[in-house]
Amino acid sequence: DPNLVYQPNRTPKSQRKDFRNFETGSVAEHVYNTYKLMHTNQNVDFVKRKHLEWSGCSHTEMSMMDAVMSLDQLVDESDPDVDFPNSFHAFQTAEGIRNEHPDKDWFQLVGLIHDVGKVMALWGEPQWAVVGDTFPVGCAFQNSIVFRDSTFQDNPDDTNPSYNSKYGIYKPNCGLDNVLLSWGHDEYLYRVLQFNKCSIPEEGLNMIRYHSFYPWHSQGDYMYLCNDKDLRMLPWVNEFNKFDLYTKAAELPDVKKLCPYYQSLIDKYCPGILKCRHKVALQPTRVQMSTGAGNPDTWARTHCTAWATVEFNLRRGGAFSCEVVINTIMFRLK
Ligand SMILES: O[C@H]1[C@H](O)[C@@H](O)[C@H](O)[C@@H](O)[C@H]1O
Ligand SMILES: [Fe+2]
Repeated sequence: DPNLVYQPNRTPKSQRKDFRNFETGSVAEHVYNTYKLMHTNQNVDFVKRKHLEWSGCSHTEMSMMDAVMSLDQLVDESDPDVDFPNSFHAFQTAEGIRNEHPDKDWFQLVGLIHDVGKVMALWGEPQWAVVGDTFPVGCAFQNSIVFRDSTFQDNPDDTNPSYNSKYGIYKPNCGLDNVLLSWGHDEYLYRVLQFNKCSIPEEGLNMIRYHSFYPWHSQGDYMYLCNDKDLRMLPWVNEFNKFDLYTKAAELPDVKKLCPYYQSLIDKYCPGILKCRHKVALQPTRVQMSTGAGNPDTWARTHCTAWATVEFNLRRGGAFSCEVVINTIMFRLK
């Protein structure tokens, strides 16, 4: 579609400069604190644990419109431009898209629902594991990440030689599909939509999955991890970003008036009651391991679905078995 070429200058500079100012302003402090916690705690082990916790088989069921409306309880602490509930930002984004893309109803719907994954924050997840810009873990944290200089010093991955090189655990151009991004609402909603077999086109799903990956879509960084598909998706993600960012305004939309129209889009692309992946509490578990099973690592590999290293406390039992107390919550028994 020739109309969809990214035009960075479409929004006049004068209008743009007020957005994403992370340095000054009344919100600067809580924005910084959210990123400080995020950049300290989001590392390879953490992200793998979140993938596991939020992909369990216990589900909450809710309609997409209820999920959007529940965001009226959430003010995003990472966002220097929005100090009102996220549900309004959903309608602002959608209406902006509807103005410029009246023919693409799926795109308008993406505008409405893109932040729905933030419901995780209403279900007990701290905001630094839900909101904010995302970035790859498992390879060097690049300077394109906001607050890069001052927030990563306590992140163990930053000094881990397996993770702090340009490619880290990845192969050149392996594709973003194979890259672990910091855990947050983008990936969560992407998974919920896939799980429920929603019929939003691939471009829309990628807008949702990568809309907070500013180091990539706005700074042009991490291209060395991208494959052809990612490069095909990038103009769409950027087209989405124009509305996600530049429709943020103090004037709030009349949500009640807009609901019927958007309900019709929901009915078309993600109807009915959706199954939402709910967080599974993975508790430290006590299990019996036969000594014949060899060393604990081998045992874990055969008996656990694990993302991360499992830690053991071995206690000698009888001649043929010992008790294994698995301390981490990063695995489930198969
Ligand atoms: O996509 C946006 C963006 O990354 C913002 O910077 C962040 O504050 C929001 O949480 C997120 O929804
Ligand atoms: Fe978002």
